[in-house]
Amino acid sequence: MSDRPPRLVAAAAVVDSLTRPTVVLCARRSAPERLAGRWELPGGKVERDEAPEAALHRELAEELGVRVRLGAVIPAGDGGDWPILDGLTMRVWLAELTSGTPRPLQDHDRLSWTAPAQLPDLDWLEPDRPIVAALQSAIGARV
Ligand SMILES: Nc1nc2c([nH]c(=O)n2[C@H]2C[C@H](O)[C@@H](COP(=O)(O)OP(=O)(O)OP(=O)(O)O)O2)c(=O)[nH]1
Repeated sequence: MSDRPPRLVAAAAVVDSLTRPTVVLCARRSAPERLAGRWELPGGKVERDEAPEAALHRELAEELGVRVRLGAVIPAGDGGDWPILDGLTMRVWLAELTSGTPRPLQDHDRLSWTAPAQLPDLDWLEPDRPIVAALQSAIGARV
């Protein structure tokens, strides 16, 4: 029995192709105000009694209007999930689109397909910086 709020965020690094990725879909937050203008990976909190993958599919449909196929998880340095804002942790999957064209339907005001070399130029939420670095390595290794 627990009333604890959800602690895990499920997010996607949506790439143009899981086998030959060249760009990543980045999203700029429009809400809440304290996070507005910062870039992130689309996703959201895993609800209680919800599988993390199911939460991610739900969030990507709500936020971007797309369906995806999930690839590998990008692990943190310790092999686990990434520490992010508000005491939360985040699990990040590579993903590719299976239907829909991404649009900023909810919580975002801009989307950008960005090449790995340009990823650090975006004004990321601070905890995402090491994730972006890991993403650059993961994508670089597949190019
Ligand atoms: N989606 C996402 N959230 C991130 C990233 N980096 C990071 O620190 N966060 C933080 C910001 C928020 O504190 C939290 C995600 O909350 P959210 O507002 O996207 O979750 P949600 O859609 O489920 O929203 P809600 O139910 O709380 O309204 O994780 C990231 O790259 N993507």
